[in-house]
Amino acid sequence: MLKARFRKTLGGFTLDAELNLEQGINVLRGESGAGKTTVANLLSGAMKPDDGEIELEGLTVYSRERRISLPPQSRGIGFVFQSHRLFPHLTVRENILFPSLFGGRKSAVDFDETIDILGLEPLLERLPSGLSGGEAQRVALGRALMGAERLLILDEPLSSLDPRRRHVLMDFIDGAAQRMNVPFIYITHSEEEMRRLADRAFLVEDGTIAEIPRSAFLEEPPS
Ligand SMILES: Nc1ncnc2c1ncn2[C@@H]1O[C@H](COP(=O)(O)OP(=O)(O)OP(=O)(O)O)[C@@H](O)[C@H]1O
Repeated sequence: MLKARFRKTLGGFTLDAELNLEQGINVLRGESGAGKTTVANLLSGAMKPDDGEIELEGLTVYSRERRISLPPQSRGIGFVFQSHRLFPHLTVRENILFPSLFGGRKSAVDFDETIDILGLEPLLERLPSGLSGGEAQRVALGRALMGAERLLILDEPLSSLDPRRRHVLMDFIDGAAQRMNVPFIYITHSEEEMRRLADRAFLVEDGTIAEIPRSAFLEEPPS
């Protein structure tokens, strides 16, 4: 469970929002510049709110009032970005084990489970340069799962992939969400990904966040 309220002003833009998320895939939608990446940055600790409180699975990671602000590496958050950002000099195995080298954090899934969920066994000894785009993104997802003790954030994770690879990855993400005990935040502009993956969906607009009713995001788009 994620419970957050935060306020942040960046130039002429102010985000002033509340967000309560449960386990499962929580899609964040919104026009370009609406504040989706800012939400991800505030939760991860890459950016500090001006005010508010953020609690992840019972742990307060930020509270202005209580003067708490845990650094990103102590928050137990896994991240997947649009491009995979794997370490080029490390093998797939080493890339996936990387988060567990820090601080003895305990992921919600272990290494063997991650490899199993994502079908990564045949790729383990390869370097990222020997992977296809879809394979590399699967490895990035594996590394993020290993670091996701309390939350997984996926920021447009499929937008650099072709349609076939996108569909394969969607199945993996769906499978991982069902086996993990932590909320997933899934940022996307794609209607298709929202309909296929969302357990709940939220609209980021004018610096606020509002839940989108299920009936609205599950209905077929007009033809
Ligand atoms: N460091 C900054 N200084 C000033 N304004 C900023 C800064 N960072 C972000 N902004 C502004 O904050 C707003 C929200 O940006 P954000 O990147 O969160 O949007 P987004 O919804 O993720 O957009 P996109 O879908 O294009 O990635 C934008 O208007 C942006 O210009």
